[in-house]
Amino acid sequence: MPANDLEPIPVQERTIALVGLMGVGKTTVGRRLARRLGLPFADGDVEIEAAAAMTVSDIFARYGESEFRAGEARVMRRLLEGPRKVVATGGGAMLNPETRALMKARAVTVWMRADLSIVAQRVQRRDTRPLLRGRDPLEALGQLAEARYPVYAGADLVVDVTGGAHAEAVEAIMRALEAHGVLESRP
Ligand SMILES: Nc1ncnc2c1ncn2[C@@H]1O[C@H](COP(=O)(O)OP(=O)(O)O)[C@@H](O)[C@H]1O
Ligand SMILES: O=C(O)C1=C[C@@H](OP(=O)(O)O)[C@@H](O)[C@H](O)C1
Ligand SMILES: [Mg+2]
Repeated sequence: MPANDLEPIPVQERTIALVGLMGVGKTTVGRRLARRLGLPFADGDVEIEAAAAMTVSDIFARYGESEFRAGEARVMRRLLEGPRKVVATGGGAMLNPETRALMKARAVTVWMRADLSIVAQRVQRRDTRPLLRGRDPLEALGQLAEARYPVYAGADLVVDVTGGAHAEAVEAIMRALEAHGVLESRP
Protein backbone atom coordinates (compact mmCIF):
# COMPACT_ATOMS: atom_id res chain seq x y z
CA MET A 1 0.00 0.00 0.00
CA PRO A 2 1.45 3.44 -0.81
CA ALA A 3 2.47 5.39 2.30
CA ASN A 4 -0.10 8.10 1.43
CA ASP A 5 -3.00 5.66 1.80
CA LEU A 6 -2.18 4.86 5.41
CA GLU A 7 -4.24 6.47 8.16
CA PRO A 8 -2.34 9.25 9.95
CA ILE A 9 -1.00 7.99 13.28
CA PRO A 10 -1.05 10.11 16.47
CA VAL A 11 2.44 11.10 17.54
CA GLN A 12 2.25 9.08 20.79
CA GLU A 13 1.62 5.89 18.82
CA ARG A 14 4.36 6.32 16.26
CA THR A 15 7.48 4.26 15.87
CA ILE A 16 10.61 6.16 16.83
CA ALA A 17 13.16 6.00 14.02
CA LEU A 18 16.75 7.05 14.69
CA VAL A 19 18.61 8.45 11.69
CA GLY A 20 22.08 9.93 11.23
CA LEU A 21 25.61 9.11 10.16
CA MET A 22 27.40 5.85 10.79
CA GLY A 23 28.92 5.74 14.26
CA VAL A 24 26.67 8.36 15.80
CA GLY A 25 25.12 5.72 18.07
CA LYS A 26 21.81 4.74 16.45
CA THR A 27 22.21 1.02 17.16
CA THR A 28 23.63 1.11 20.68
CA VAL A 29 21.65 4.12 21.91
CA GLY A 30 18.49 2.88 20.17
CA ARG A 31 18.59 -0.42 22.06
CA ARG A 32 18.87 1.43 25.38
CA LEU A 33 16.16 3.90 24.41
CA ALA A 34 13.78 1.06 23.57
CA ARG A 35 14.43 -0.56 26.94
CA ARG A 36 13.81 2.76 28.65
CA LEU A 37 10.52 3.26 26.79
CA GLY A 38 9.43 -0.37 27.17
CA LEU A 39 9.17 -0.70 23.39
CA PRO A 40 10.49 -3.43 21.10
CA PHE A 41 13.73 -2.61 19.31
CA ALA A 42 14.78 -3.36 15.74
CA ASP A 43 17.99 -2.54 13.91
CA GLY A 44 17.79 -2.19 10.13
CA ASP A 45 21.20 -3.73 9.50
CA VAL A 46 20.52 -6.71 11.78
CA GLU A 47 17.23 -7.36 9.97
CA ILE A 48 18.91 -7.16 6.56
CA GLU A 49 21.62 -9.55 7.72
CA ALA A 50 18.99 -11.98 9.00
CA ALA A 51 16.96 -11.76 5.78
CA ALA A 52 20.04 -12.29 3.59
CA ALA A 53 21.78 -14.70 5.97
CA MET A 54 24.89 -12.67 5.27
CA THR A 55 26.73 -9.74 6.84
CA VAL A 56 26.30 -6.20 5.49
CA SER A 57 29.93 -6.35 4.32
CA ASP A 58 29.29 -9.59 2.42
CA ILE A 59 26.16 -8.18 0.77
CA PHE A 60 28.15 -5.16 -0.44
CA ALA A 61 31.04 -7.35 -1.60
CA ARG A 62 28.96 -9.97 -3.41
CA TYR A 63 26.03 -7.99 -4.77
CA GLY A 64 27.03 -4.34 -4.54
CA GLU A 65 25.56 -1.33 -2.82
CA SER A 66 22.42 -1.05 -4.97
CA GLU A 67 21.28 -4.57 -3.97
CA PHE A 68 21.96 -3.69 -0.35
CA ARG A 69 19.85 -0.53 -0.73
CA ALA A 70 16.98 -2.49 -2.28
CA GLY A 71 17.05 -4.95 0.63
CA GLU A 72 17.31 -2.09 3.09
CA ALA A 73 14.20 -0.45 1.61
CA ARG A 74 12.23 -3.72 1.90
CA VAL A 75 13.30 -4.17 5.50
CA MET A 76 12.46 -0.57 6.37
CA ARG A 77 9.01 -1.00 4.87
CA ARG A 78 8.37 -4.08 6.99
CA LEU A 79 9.65 -2.42 10.16
CA LEU A 80 7.76 0.84 9.60
CA GLU A 81 4.50 -0.85 8.64
CA GLY A 82 4.66 -3.12 11.69
CA PRO A 83 3.79 -2.39 15.34
CA ARG A 84 5.25 0.54 17.25
CA LYS A 85 8.91 0.18 18.15
CA VAL A 86 12.26 1.94 18.25
CA VAL A 87 14.11 1.47 14.95
CA ALA A 88 17.81 2.11 14.50
CA THR A 89 18.15 2.74 10.78
CA GLY A 90 21.35 2.26 8.83
CA GLY A 91 22.89 5.65 7.99
CA GLY A 92 21.81 5.48 4.34
CA ALA A 93 18.23 4.29 4.81
CA MET A 94 16.64 7.73 4.90
CA LEU A 95 18.04 8.57 1.48
CA ASN A 96 15.45 6.31 -0.13
CA PRO A 97 12.38 8.43 -1.02
CA GLU A 98 9.89 5.61 -0.29
CA THR A 99 11.46 4.98 3.08
CA ARG A 100 11.28 8.72 3.77
CA ALA A 101 7.58 8.79 2.84
CA LEU A 102 6.88 5.83 5.13
CA MET A 103 8.80 7.49 7.93
CA LYS A 104 6.74 10.64 7.47
CA ALA A 105 3.51 8.63 7.66
CA ARG A 106 4.41 6.19 10.43
CA ALA A 107 7.30 7.41 12.56
CA VAL A 108 8.78 10.19 14.60
CA THR A 109 12.24 10.60 13.13
CA VAL A 110 15.15 11.65 15.33
CA TRP A 111 18.36 12.86 13.72
CA MET A 112 21.21 11.96 16.06
CA ARG A 113 23.99 14.42 15.30
CA ALA A 114 27.54 14.53 16.67
CA ASP A 115 30.84 16.17 15.80
CA LEU A 116 32.48 14.34 12.93
CA SER A 117 35.72 13.93 14.88
CA ILE A 118 33.87 11.93 17.56
CA VAL A 119 32.00 9.84 15.02
CA ALA A 120 35.26 9.15 13.15
CA GLN A 121 36.84 7.78 16.34
CA ARG A 122 33.87 5.54 17.02
CA VAL A 123 33.68 3.96 13.59
CA GLN A 124 37.30 2.87 13.86
CA ARG A 125 36.43 0.38 16.61
CA ARG A 126 34.94 -2.12 14.14
CA ASP A 127 35.62 -2.79 10.49
CA THR A 128 32.00 -3.57 9.60
CA ARG A 129 31.15 -0.56 7.41
CA PRO A 130 32.05 -1.12 3.75
CA LEU A 131 31.65 2.55 2.78
CA LEU A 132 34.55 3.43 5.08
CA ARG A 133 36.88 0.54 4.33
CA GLY A 134 40.35 1.64 3.24
CA ARG A 135 39.45 5.31 3.55
CA ASP A 136 40.34 8.05 5.98
CA PRO A 137 37.26 7.99 8.25
CA LEU A 138 37.09 11.73 8.83
CA GLU A 139 37.30 12.49 5.13
CA ALA A 140 34.77 9.80 4.19
CA LEU A 141 32.35 10.88 6.90
CA GLY A 142 32.78 14.51 5.85
CA GLN A 143 31.69 13.62 2.31
CA LEU A 144 28.74 11.60 3.59
CA ALA A 145 27.76 14.49 5.87
CA GLU A 146 27.79 16.92 2.97
CA ALA A 147 25.52 14.70 0.91
CA ARG A 148 23.25 13.54 3.71
CA TYR A 149 22.82 16.33 6.22
CA PRO A 150 20.24 18.06 4.00
CA VAL A 151 18.22 14.81 4.06
CA TYR A 152 18.67 14.15 7.79
CA ALA A 153 17.57 17.75 8.35
CA GLY A 154 14.09 16.67 7.28
CA ALA A 155 13.78 14.61 10.50
CA ASP A 156 11.12 15.64 13.01
CA LEU A 157 13.66 16.14 15.79
CA VAL A 158 17.37 16.88 15.96
CA VAL A 159 19.35 15.74 18.98
CA ASP A 160 23.01 16.64 19.48
CA VAL A 161 24.69 13.70 21.14
CA THR A 162 28.25 14.93 20.91
CA GLY A 163 30.64 13.75 23.57
CA GLY A 164 28.55 12.14 26.31
CA ALA A 165 28.00 8.53 27.26
CA HIS A 166 25.23 6.33 25.90
CA ALA A 167 23.01 7.15 28.88
CA GLU A 168 23.33 10.87 28.17
CA ALA A 169 22.30 10.35 24.56
CA VAL A 170 19.25 8.39 25.75
CA GLU A 171 18.35 11.24 28.12
CA ALA A 172 18.75 13.86 25.40
CA ILE A 173 16.46 11.90 23.08
CA MET A 174 13.93 11.36 25.88
CA ARG A 175 13.82 15.13 26.48
CA ALA A 176 13.33 15.83 22.78
CA LEU A 177 10.55 13.23 22.53
CA GLU A 178 8.86 14.73 25.57
CA ALA A 179 9.05 18.24 24.14
CA HIS A 180 7.55 16.95 20.89
CA GLY A 181 4.60 15.43 22.77
CA VAL A 182 5.62 11.85 22.03
CA LEU A 183 5.84 10.90 25.72
CA GLU A 184 3.82 11.76 28.76
CA SER A 185 5.64 14.44 30.78
CA ARG A 186 7.74 12.97 33.52
CA PRO A 187 7.74 14.47 37.04
N1 LIG B 1 27.12 8.16 23.32
C1 LIG B 1 28.10 7.26 23.17
N2 LIG B 1 29.08 7.17 24.07
C2 LIG B 1 30.07 6.30 23.90
N3 LIG B 1 30.19 5.45 22.86
C3 LIG B 1 29.24 5.48 21.93
C4 LIG B 1 28.14 6.37 22.04
N4 LIG B 1 27.34 6.18 20.98
C5 LIG B 1 27.92 5.21 20.25
N5 LIG B 1 29.06 4.79 20.84
C6 LIG B 1 29.95 3.72 20.31
O1 LIG B 1 30.25 4.06 18.97
C7 LIG B 1 30.25 2.89 18.16
C8 LIG B 1 29.24 3.07 17.05
O2 LIG B 1 27.92 3.10 17.60
P1 LIG B 1 26.67 2.48 16.86
O3 LIG B 1 25.56 2.46 17.86
O4 LIG B 1 27.00 1.21 16.19
O5 LIG B 1 26.39 3.62 15.77
P2 LIG B 1 25.50 3.59 14.46
O6 LIG B 1 24.49 2.50 14.60
O7 LIG B 1 24.90 4.95 14.41
O8 LIG B 1 26.47 3.35 13.34
C9 LIG B 1 29.96 1.73 19.10
O9 LIG B 1 31.19 1.19 19.51
C10 LIG B 1 29.25 2.38 20.26
O10 LIG B 1 29.40 1.67 21.48
O1 LIG C 1 25.60 5.06 6.14
C1 LIG C 1 25.51 4.04 5.41
O2 LIG C 1 25.32 4.12 4.18
C2 LIG C 1 25.61 2.71 6.05
C3 LIG C 1 25.47 2.62 7.41
C4 LIG C 1 25.57 1.36 8.15
O3 LIG C 1 24.74 1.39 9.32
P1 LIG C 1 25.10 2.31 10.59
O4 LIG C 1 24.68 3.72 10.27
O5 LIG C 1 24.28 1.72 11.69
O6 LIG C 1 26.56 2.20 10.83
C5 LIG C 1 25.17 0.19 7.24
O7 LIG C 1 23.79 0.26 6.95
C6 LIG C 1 25.97 0.21 5.97
O8 LIG C 1 27.32 0.01 6.31
C7 LIG C 1 25.79 1.51 5.19
MG1 LIG D 1 23.92 0.88 13.40
